[in-house]
Amino acid sequence: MPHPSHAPRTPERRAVIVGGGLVGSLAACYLAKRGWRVDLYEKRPDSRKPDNRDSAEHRSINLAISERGLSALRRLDPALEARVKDLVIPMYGRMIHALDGQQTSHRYDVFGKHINSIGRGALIQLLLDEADRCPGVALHFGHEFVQADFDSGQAVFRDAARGGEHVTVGADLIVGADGAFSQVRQRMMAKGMMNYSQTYIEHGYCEFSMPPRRGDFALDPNHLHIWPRGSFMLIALPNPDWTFTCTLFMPWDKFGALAADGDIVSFFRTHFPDALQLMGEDRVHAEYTANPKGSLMYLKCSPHTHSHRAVLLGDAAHAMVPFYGQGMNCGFEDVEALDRIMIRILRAGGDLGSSTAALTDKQLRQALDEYSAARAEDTSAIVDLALDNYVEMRAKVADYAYVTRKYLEGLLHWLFPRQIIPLYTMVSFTSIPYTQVVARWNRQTLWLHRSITAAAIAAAVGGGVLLARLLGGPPALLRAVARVGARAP
Ligand SMILES: NC(=O)C1=CN([C@@H]2O[C@H](COP(=O)(O)OP(=O)(O)OC[C@H]3O[C@@H](n4cnc5c(N)ncnc54)[C@H](OP(=O)(O)O)[C@@H]3O)[C@@H](O)[C@H]2O)C=CC1
Ligand SMILES: Nc1ccccc1C(=O)C[C@H](N)C(=O)O
Repeated sequence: MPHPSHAPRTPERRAVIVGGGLVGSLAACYLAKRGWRVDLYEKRPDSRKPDNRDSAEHRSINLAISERGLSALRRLDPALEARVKDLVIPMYGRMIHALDGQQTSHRYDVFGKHINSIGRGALIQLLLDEADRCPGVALHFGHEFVQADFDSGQAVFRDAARGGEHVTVGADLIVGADGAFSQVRQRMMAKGMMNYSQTYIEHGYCEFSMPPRRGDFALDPNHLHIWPRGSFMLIALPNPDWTFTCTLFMPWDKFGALAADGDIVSFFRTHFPDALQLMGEDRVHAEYTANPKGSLMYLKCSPHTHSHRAVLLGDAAHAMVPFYGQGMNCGFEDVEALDRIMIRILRAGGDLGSSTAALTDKQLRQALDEYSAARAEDTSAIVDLALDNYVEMRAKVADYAYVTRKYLEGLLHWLFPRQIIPLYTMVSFTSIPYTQVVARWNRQTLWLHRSITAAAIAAAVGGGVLLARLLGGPPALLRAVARVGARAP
């Protein structure tokens, strides 16, 4: 048996993560757990320090964490998932607000599964603290990524504390978790072949708040509230301090019309009178004037990797519109998916440990190739679904045909929980890959249409047989039909 000091040691592998947002900080925890030395570089100062809590919260549409996000936290550490769950407010369904103030609850799931409202600020703080505690992780705030040479594994950062001095660091793996306007992605695009598309939608958003009422929530806190008005909508998600964050999503030309000759208070009076009463006219006016109007875009790119050295995670690879509440969930799932692939390749190579830092360069390249092959398609699917969900939220939820279908699907899911699963349930409450979700949904829709057609034909035939019997036989039925036909204009 070799002396411990002569035992083969896992070579120290170094990962550089660009971006200390939700996805970057979770990726740091994962890689550190798997034996990597991790340096995380974030452009902003440390948001956990009171002096640095800026207005970022104001551009933050509420997050809704659901199964995919929770699963990634659970795999890292079940205690972390539990701590995140302490911060959330469960939302069991949508509460639809009609123009006359009537509220109707549409539950998300027949078995009571729910999504969870969570503040971005509290979650990022928790994840950064978690990363800070991991042995082998160093957090560097005020460092902006400038450029990288992926072949030699060198990344260059501008250090704000040293007057913008450049710092060059070497890494075996460079992780771009630097958000929708990723500089790492730009660099990868300049260096290799990458398909890329980016689209701004014709709608923007503005955030408002709804204060507590008599020391409690002004509306039911266990629902996501929607005021669907066809081409635009107001939504409200609960916060732990008994307030709601409300967001108005609307076409830019409507914002433009309001700026030209409108008045936001009379706009609310016309379209959201009950919300206006709870928010207060002065608050609506003040917040509309003060808060920025945000734009909404989505992007896709492929591959998500460069050689065996760089990978994009989260919004850097697939920013989406916020309407499915899946942006963060999908980003967390990226981290889990990469970890699963790395562990599988490690084990297939005969290494039964769990240090993915032990992957050879060849294995790392294989892991990144497999990751990109699966994930680029999956994330493209959720980017499209998120866009569709806007139409569902602002218009379809008020449509009888849509509501009937939802009830029918809910009933079928309750009767056959494994065979028939509604789209929303597959996306929010399972980890079925998004591409499979779409394929399965298309199959279910086809069968649902076929079943409805078959049921309609069976009902018509059955009704005919019954009528024929009542009238005394098929000839009598045919004579009755002919008489009705003759009388028709
Ligand atoms: N509700 C909202 O408004 C937002 C929600 N999110 C949610 O978070 C999810 C995951 O986001 P994630 O992928 O982590 O992306 P994020 O945008 O949250 O995080 C990326 C981080 O990287 C920083 N960064 C950007 N460029 C550089 C650079 N050149 N060098 C170093 N750091 C840089 C960003 O700073 P900076 O922010 O200054 O660019 C930001 O702190 C999203 O899908 C969405 O659900 C994310 C952003 C906004
Ligand atoms: N977090 C959000 C932020 C903005 C817009 C929607 C959401 C949602 O979560 C919507 C939810 N998934 C729904 O379909 O009702």
